[in-house]
Amino acid sequence: MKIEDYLDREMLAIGVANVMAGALENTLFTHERALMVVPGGTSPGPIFDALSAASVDWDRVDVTLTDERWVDETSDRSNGALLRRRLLVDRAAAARFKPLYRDGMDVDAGAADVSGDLADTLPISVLLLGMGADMHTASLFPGAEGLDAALAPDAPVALPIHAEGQEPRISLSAHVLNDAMSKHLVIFGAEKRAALERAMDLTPQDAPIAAVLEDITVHWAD
Ligand SMILES: O=C1O[C@H](COP(=O)(O)O)[C@@H](O)[C@H](O)[C@H]1O
Repeated sequence: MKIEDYLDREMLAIGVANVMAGALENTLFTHERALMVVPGGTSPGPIFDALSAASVDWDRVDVTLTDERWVDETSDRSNGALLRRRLLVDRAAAARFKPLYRDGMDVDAGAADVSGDLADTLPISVLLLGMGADMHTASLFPGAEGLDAALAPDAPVALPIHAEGQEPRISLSAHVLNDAMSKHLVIFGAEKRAALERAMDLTPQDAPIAAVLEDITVHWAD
């Protein structure tokens, strides 16, 4: 694990967008298409703003999410809606978005459908993860129903997750995230930095972020 510290969040957003755009270009140099996987939540918006303007061959890029709340895109809880507003605009509007939410399906049927849909596009070329102060990443929450299945080495691509106090969710499984060719984690503030340091001594059951830290670059600003 490598940690990059930035002077402030704006510098981080520009820096991470550049790194991701470079990793996409590297993939597209040797592959017909690239798969970029990004988080939702509150942290990545400014990175998306910068990345959407990057000069990348976007029409050869598939984009999906690390996880999704099981709500449709009219909800302000929808990670997919965030992507459409902040990432899939400007030059990046030419990318092909593969949403994780399935209208009219419950989360179990939806996860099976997503697993089939994404199987042919793997491995992930470029991955950006977020993390909560509770050490969850994607929708892999400590203590959640579905966490053990999502941590299994033979887990399907995507699984339903039920965490206390949360709407049902769908998450990519730990091995799919961990196998990404270029892996990045964005965290802000002292609380999350301390949580990440604690996670390194914990099991993925207690600190799910620990399952995906192999060869990752952590991007941090206060
Ligand atoms: O619920 C979620 O939380 C994590 C962390 O979000 P943040 O708001 O603390 O940045 C996020 O990575 C994940 O995609 C999202 O669904």
